Amino acid sequence: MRKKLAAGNWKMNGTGDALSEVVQLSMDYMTSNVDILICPPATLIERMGHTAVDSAVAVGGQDCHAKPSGAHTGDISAGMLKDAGATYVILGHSERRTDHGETDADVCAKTEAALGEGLVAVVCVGETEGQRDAGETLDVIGTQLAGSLPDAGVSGATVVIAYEPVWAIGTGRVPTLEQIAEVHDFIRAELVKRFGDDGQRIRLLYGGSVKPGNAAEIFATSNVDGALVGGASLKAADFSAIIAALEAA
Ligand SMILES: O=C(CO)COP(=O)(O)O
Repeated sequence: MRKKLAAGNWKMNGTGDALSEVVQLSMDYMTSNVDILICPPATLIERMGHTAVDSAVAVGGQDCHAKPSGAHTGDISAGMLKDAGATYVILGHSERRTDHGETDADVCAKTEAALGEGLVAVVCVGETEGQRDAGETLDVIGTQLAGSLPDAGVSGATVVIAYEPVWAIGTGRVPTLEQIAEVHDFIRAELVKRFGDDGQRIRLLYGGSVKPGNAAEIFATSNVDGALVGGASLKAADFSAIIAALEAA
């Protein structure tokens, strides 16, 4: 049985004022059967880590470096995230792959670093619109999945996969439920092929324009164990409604 996960990716948004909303969320969902994760900008991780201590809300980073320390101006290591109170880290988000040229090999190295520090890695995969139109979606996802995950240390307790079609991020466009099911079933099969029973236990999140209005039907879709939410996670009311939909699913 996979525990559901509602994850918020704040991207480059949010200031200290947003912390009070997280506290509210944690009080509302103290007894929930849903894991809740917020990945704020790096500047807020330490404060949020303290705020969310003993609450139902976990804190995560949005990226980490593959190395533990060194001359890498502007970067943050997995150990630093952990030191600040993070227990998760998002890796290989399409915005990192596009803005910073991250390859599957880079994502794999970062995943190894995260697992080495005991952080849960939320590894993102997803096709562009051009790739979908060309009928390449499953090939692209399969290649990203194979290249972004290391051979060792991957289990339901250490890794989460987020399927985020690039064309659905921040656009208000969402794949059909059939398209989501096709990709999630494919990811599940690939994980089981490579990791056996552990592949059954890895949680699969859908991400891309998840809103209160479409959350319930997405959560009822095959092999969807939760969501990685961008814009709607910045509004406590919307994120709460998404969590409630996941609880009810
Ligand atoms: O990229 C996303 C989460 O990582 C999704 O963003 P939106 O929910 O804003 O489309």
